[in-house]
Amino acid sequence: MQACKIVFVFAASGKQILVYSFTYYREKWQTNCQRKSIQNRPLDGLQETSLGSSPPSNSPGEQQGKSKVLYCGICHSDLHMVKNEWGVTQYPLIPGHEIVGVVTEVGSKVEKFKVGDKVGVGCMVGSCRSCDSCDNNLENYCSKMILTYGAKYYDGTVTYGGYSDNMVADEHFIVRIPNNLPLDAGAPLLCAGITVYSPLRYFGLDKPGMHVGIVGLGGLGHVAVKFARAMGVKVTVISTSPNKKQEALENLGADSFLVSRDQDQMQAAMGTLDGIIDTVSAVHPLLPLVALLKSHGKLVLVGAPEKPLELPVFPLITGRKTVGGSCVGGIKETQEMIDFAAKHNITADIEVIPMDYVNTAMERVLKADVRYRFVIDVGKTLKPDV
Ligand SMILES: NC(=O)c1ccc[n+]([C@@H]2O[C@H](COP(=O)([O-])OP(=O)(O)OC[C@H]3O[C@@H](n4cnc5c(N)ncnc54)[C@H](O)[C@@H]3O)[C@@H](O)[C@H]2O)c1
Ligand SMILES: [Zn+2]
Ligand SMILES: [Zn+2]
Repeated sequence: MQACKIVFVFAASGKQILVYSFTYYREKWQTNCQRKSIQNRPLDGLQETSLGSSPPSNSPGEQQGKSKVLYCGICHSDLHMVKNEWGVTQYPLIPGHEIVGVVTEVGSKVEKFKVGDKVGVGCMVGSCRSCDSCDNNLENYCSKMILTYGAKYYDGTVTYGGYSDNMVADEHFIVRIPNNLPLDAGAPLLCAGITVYSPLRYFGLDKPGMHVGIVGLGGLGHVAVKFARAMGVKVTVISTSPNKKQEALENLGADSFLVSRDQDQMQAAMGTLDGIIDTVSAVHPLLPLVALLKSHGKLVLVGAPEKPLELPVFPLITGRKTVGGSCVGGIKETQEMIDFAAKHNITADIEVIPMDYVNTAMERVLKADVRYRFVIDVGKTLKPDV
């Protein structure tokens, strides 16, 4: 692939800039370069902070700022989106919602951050800020929540994600990264981390001594093991891959490991779990998981397969069991999760890659051939040359 500059022109205020983007279109990644006229975005009273190196002639407005994107994780949702598996994708698409960087400029009304701060942006960059969900720090459940990429921003433009070297977001949707948290291995916490931390807390599966199952040992699953262990919870990993057992027990600190295809193991573990966080990205049977729960146990789905799952009702009724779902987490809780991770030294296990490896990385994510998250080294591999 030729050298490319990946620019996120979310709220750029320059007149004419060159926009290079790395996009997935018609089954392949393409490098585009076009000269674009960027109008000032109406800010509606929002203060904006940007992430990313400045494109030429892109000077920030008074409520805007800039910083440099350094790393972006590759979430399986990026893969669902580039393949339009959820039927909502609009091309061209610039994915990425596990973004970390360093602030290089802030607008005059930005209060939360200053130049040099290490910051992160996760799955959302906007919400209505006035509904019940927003008032309760649950912007992630706001009906007007704006996803970090592939969504319509307030002014109707499409949001672009963190496979970029330049990004702008409202400061409300930016979190602080503590100094002791490594930026590369910390990036996946912005989506994978909060997606598993939030349901552990909300569904009350965070009490020391509880026994929780984590299904699917991928990007989400492996950090779920680490968070649950740090909360004092006993963790059983449930996986289709017996070859992950040793790592799960020795490296990730899980207490036990079940191979989901092994009927004897699953039978022996029936009725032992207070709750399960299910991170599996593809269609899979729920009955064996419901069977693992104690009476009143909770199965929480966070994986988002493209097709519906079959829900067995009788085992739910007879054990008063709950099946629920959870979507990332609010900004306040995301900051709490990041601070918790920094305190307990929780980071993702990552493979750092250059941007031009992203095609191969996507193929490997599909095959679950990564331990356990790819993180794009945006800062080093993108050398702006416009
Ligand atoms: N709810 C949310 O807010 C939220 C946030 C982020 C990601 N997600 C979704 O969570 C899912 C997991 O994301 P990830 O980044 O951890 O993905 P990943 O690819 O890193 O991990 C998925 C895991 O599921 C396993 N798996 C795949 N197919 C399976 C099957 N048929 N049976 C059993 N196990 C199987 C894989 O081996 C892998 O370990 C994706 O669907 C993603 O879109 C949801
Ligand atoms: Zn994600
Ligand atoms: Zn709202």
